[in-house]
Amino acid sequence: MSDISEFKPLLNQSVGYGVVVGVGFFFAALMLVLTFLQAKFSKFSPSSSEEFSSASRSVKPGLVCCGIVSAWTWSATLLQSSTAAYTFGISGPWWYGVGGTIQLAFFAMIAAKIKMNANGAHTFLEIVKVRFGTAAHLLFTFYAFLCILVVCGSLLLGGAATVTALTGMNIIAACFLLPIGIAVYVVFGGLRATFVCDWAHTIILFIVIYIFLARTYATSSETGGISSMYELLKQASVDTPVPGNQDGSYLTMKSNQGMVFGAATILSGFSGVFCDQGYWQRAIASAPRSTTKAYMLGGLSWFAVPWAFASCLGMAARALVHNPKFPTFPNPLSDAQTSAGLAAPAAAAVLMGKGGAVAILLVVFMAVTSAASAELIAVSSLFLYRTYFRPKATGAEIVRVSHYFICFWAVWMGAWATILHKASIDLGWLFYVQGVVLSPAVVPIGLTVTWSKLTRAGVFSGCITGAILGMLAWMIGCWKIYGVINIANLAKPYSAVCSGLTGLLFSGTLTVLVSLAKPANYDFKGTREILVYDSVTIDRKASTESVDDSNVGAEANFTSENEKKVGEKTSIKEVAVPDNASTTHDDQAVDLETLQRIFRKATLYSIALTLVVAIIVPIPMFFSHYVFSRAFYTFWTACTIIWVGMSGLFCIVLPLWESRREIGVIGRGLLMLLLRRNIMNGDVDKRPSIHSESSNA
Ligand SMILES: NC(N)=O
Repeated sequence: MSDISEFKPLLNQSVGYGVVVGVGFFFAALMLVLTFLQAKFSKFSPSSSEEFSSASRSVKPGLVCCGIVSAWTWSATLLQSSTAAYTFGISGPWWYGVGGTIQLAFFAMIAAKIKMNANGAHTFLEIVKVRFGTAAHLLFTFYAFLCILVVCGSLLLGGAATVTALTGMNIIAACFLLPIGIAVYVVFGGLRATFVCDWAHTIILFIVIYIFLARTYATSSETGGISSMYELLKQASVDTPVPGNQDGSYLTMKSNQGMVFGAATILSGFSGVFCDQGYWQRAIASAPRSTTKAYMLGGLSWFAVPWAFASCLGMAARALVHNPKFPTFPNPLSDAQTSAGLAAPAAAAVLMGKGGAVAILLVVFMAVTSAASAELIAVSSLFLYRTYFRPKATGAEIVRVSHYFICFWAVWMGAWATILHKASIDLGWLFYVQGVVLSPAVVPIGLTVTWSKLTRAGVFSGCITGAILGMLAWMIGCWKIYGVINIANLAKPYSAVCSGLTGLLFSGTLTVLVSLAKPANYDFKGTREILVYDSVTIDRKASTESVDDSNVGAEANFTSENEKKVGEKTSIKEVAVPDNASTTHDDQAVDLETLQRIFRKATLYSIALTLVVAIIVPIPMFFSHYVFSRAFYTFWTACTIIWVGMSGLFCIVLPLWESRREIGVIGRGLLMLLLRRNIMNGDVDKRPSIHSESSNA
């Protein structure tokens, strides 16, 4: 009998097409409704380019936190973390969580600095251009697009592999259809509506995680609850011991593979956050007082997603590998199936049959759509139209070109994922290689907005030398450790860590040393003077319903005529950010002293969080070679459940709570609209003319 079995699809192909196309278009319709409500009831015009790409810098912390969790929950977050748990046990989900969380914590510091030093910027590339000129701008543009390519590839390959494995849908069709529905809703909605869709995605994500937790640890007869799962995992350690783990056990943090995986994940996470415009965009989009808080909450909340999900499904896949319902029974997953991220789908299939397959399909689809929507909107803001082609482009023109570019990128994303698939590159490969190719840019990018002594020479020497040394370390490490340099070995953990660590450390050290040799004394005046493109608000009709300090007011005085006026007749209304304030909105102005305080708080928080999750918890467990007892496994599992419960609360309830007044205003506005419609059905329309209001505005 062959050692490799096909992964038997549990669902019909039509379910795959239904989810990929149907759910995508459902969100497009939802986006249309949201955009209508925004145009009708909010003071922010959806057609403004500031609004499209930066949500007018006004999003509140709960929604930004939710957006961060949503954008940072990739298919890899669910699938690769579960693969790690399946392959080398309980340390995998923990290290995956660490590898994504501490970067978000560090980015909280960067976010405070953006508000201080470049609050008018839309992209980190703009900051680079103002500070270091065109050559540095082009260098970082290369890294920004490379990052988006890697992320998009990984999202689509992970998503498409899961849809194909569970439904038998053609993988190329999945690669192309997945981004198209997403592009439709991003084009309709822009960044603010994307945030609201992120919230809807996050609800589904958490609900599905809660269902899997309940099923695995409480109600499944396959696992038999936590205690029986512990026994199954102990048996798995005897049947298939893990090389490098204490006693070959899946229930120990003493895992050499886990440690290397942790290092690779941290490296890949730093690259994924610092080089990805999506994270800068969320920092830019949030209201100044909220930015740092949002990133702190986002990091803490996100940690539980891979930790809880993979501790549950990844470990369940290992525990249930000999169950006759396992999709590749009687064989375990092959290396290719494991690397494609099929451990979690396999566990879901055993635990819940077709229902589990649908749930995993939905959750992976949500992860792909929310992260891909963030990437699409990010890539559209990176497009260099205004920088190099039409410096005087109006806001509306920028929005229009962004729409075209999003459509182009959605098709290109599908083609790119197909190319990668044909080249036998999968989710696991991209996950490890991400840190390899991007880590040399991390420190120079981070320091550009935070360090006044940084010089252009420091940036170039760090980036370029770091990249060359990183590549050399990659090849030499792969050759020395695995014997031969080939595609598969280049994406093995030790090769990736050799390269990523070399790239990050050398680029960081060189960037700092070369800068200190002849330090700059940059006052950030230039970057603080970066201008927003156009006026972001639309006039509101005076109304008793108006909420002075909220983003949502009464019915907006917004018509297609006045949209046209903003778009075509008015040249860009550039608004300089005052030196002593951090924002273009008076009601949100925050002084530099407050931002310094926020920055210090963020620094303390990131250091404390890093110490706890990367050192204080895992390292003593590693060096003590502790193998979990049944009681400790139960405690550990309880912690995952409580943490993910809290994360759900932050991401789902907090945005609702902080926007309760706006929701009330929209609700009342809709009610008024309906009532007025009913009255208008009589013969006299008492409303003032919208046109005359426009001209008064
Ligand atoms: N977003 C990540 N690293 O899963």
